Amino acid sequence: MINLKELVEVLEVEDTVGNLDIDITGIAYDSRKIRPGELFVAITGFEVDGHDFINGAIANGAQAVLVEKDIANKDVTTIKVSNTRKALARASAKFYDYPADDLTIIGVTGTNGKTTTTYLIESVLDNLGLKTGLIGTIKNKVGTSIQGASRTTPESLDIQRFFAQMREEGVTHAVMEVSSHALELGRVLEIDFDRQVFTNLSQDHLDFHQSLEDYLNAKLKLFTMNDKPAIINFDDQQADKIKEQARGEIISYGLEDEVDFKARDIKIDVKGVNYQLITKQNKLPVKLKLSGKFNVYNSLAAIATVASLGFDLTEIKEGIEDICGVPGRFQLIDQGQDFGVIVDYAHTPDGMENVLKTANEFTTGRVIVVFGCGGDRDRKKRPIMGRLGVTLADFAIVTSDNPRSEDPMDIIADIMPGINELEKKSGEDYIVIENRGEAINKAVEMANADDIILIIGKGHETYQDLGDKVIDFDDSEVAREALEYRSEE
Ligand SMILES: CC(=O)N[C@H]1[C@@H](OP(=O)(O)OP(=O)(O)OC[C@H]2O[C@@H](n3ccc(=O)[nH]c3=O)[C@H](O)[C@@H]2O)O[C@H](CO)[C@@H](O)[C@@H]1O[C@H](C)C(=O)N[C@@H](C)C(=O)N[C@H](CCC(=O)O)C(=O)O
Ligand SMILES: Nc1ncnc2c1ncn2[C@@H]1O[C@H](COP(=O)(O)OP(=O)(O)OP(=O)(O)O)[C@@H](O)[C@H]1O
Ligand SMILES: N[C@H](CCC[C@H](N)C(=O)O)C(=O)O
Ligand SMILES: [Mg+2]
Repeated sequence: MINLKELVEVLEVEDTVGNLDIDITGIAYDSRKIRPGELFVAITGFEVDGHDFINGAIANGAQAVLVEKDIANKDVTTIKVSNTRKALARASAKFYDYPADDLTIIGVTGTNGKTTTTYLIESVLDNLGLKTGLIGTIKNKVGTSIQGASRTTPESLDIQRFFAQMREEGVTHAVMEVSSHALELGRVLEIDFDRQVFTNLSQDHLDFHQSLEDYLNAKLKLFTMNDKPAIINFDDQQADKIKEQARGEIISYGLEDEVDFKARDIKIDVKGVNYQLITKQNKLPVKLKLSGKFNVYNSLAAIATVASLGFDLTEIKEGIEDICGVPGRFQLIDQGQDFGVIVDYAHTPDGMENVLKTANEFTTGRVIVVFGCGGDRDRKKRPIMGRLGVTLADFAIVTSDNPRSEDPMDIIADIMPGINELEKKSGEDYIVIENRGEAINKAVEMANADDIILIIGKGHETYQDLGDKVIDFDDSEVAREALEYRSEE
């Protein structure tokens, strides 16, 4: 509960109507979630306009509204600001009494590797005996409770509520994924990140950002918010731009340059990676139970971040070696079959290239890839992923991945130019099976000894979004069933 007058003090108010000396019991940005006594924040959306739902919010008991447009309804206390998304972040932080100030907060951004890196950091901190929180694509861990995640970075109000719950439960360290959408839409305003981590930048989300440059500029925002240390992948092409913008100490990691945290003598197999970790003071062998060169980067980012907080490197190493995997990230499905099956969340050209190259490195048989592209998302990546599918795998099965409001065959039609330009033959190099379950079954049915099947794009997801309905669907479960069926034949 907070007095509205006090809440309004943190906003740049343009105009107010009605009594401000009232107590607000909560805040909501969705009229359908308003409870009596709350403040409704109207957001001008991409789909609809929150200002159109003010009457609904009032009917549900809103006693005040925060707007960025002039509205006709004067029956309720109204506060006008220039940008309600930003005001929502400010009001939420104030409402929950700035919980972020009592937590050490680590923000991880980049096109790929955010979920993996946050999981690694969180596990290492847990292993050190600290009480941690986690916000990201797979789950939100707020103290003892786990809450399902619908987006990578939640809305500002929800983040602040999670932080408040964490503080209440005695959490000291919160690790969170920070998406470019979140940076662009002000979801992480008012968070004074203690560490800012950059994994990499490659093509994605060109449906939302105008260009790759705009996408990079959104990511850069994380590094200009304060002057706390930034942990940067120096091998990434955009590292210089991040370095230029970062206002605090720079801690570097990578394989190539003179960096603070470096990996040497990398040995990769299907179950994991071994490497020598080299820092200015130390040289330690690391045995990671996660496979792929990209996970060397993710682990370096995690080690550098936790070390920068002052923890002992040997203990950090032990923590990182204990981690058995991240759900849906290069996850092996092993039912004793004589070929490999891997479920992975690669859904960008760069992610796809990485996992396919990794699979190629340790298979003596064929690589069979099952993939599609998400509907209502970046269309430009579709032909690129098509080309990668047929060039980096021996056989590609093109299928659906969350078609959302689009016709699945239209999405596949966008993938095909990347395949056709290489004059690949249907049946020989690839096939199209729109139904994802059938596509996975086909891959399992056709695999020979020593082949590797890579089922990519959905990782941990347990649903398929078909637009008019969302059905239960889990790549790893479908693969297990297909393997069982094959073994009974
Ligand atoms: C493009 C984008 O990020 N959109 C987000 C944005 O939606 P929007 O502004 O278009 O909202 P809208 O649906 O037009 O509605 C406008 C307002 O009216 C409200 N409303 C709506 C209906 C109603 O009856 N009453 C009502 O009050 C809505 O709650 C909203 O506040 O604000 C909404 C409220 O916070 C988000 O739910 C929505 O996320 C949508 C679902 C989404 O799919 N976002 C994805 C693209 C996303 O954010 N992805 C990133 C990146 C992941 C990655 O890195 O790979 C992520 O962080 O997850
Ligand atoms: N450091 C990395 N560099 C390139 N590709 C990576 C890296 N880490 C993971 N990947 C690939 O990208 C996929 C997604 O990884 P992860 O979930 O960790 O990324 P993310 O940034 O959280 O993605 P999202 O934006 O969808 O939340 C993995 O399944 C793997 O195929
Ligand atoms: N965070 C990403 C996840 C994509 C996962 C893929 N399965 C899809 O649905 O496109 C996005 O929302 O663009
Ligand atoms: Mg993620």
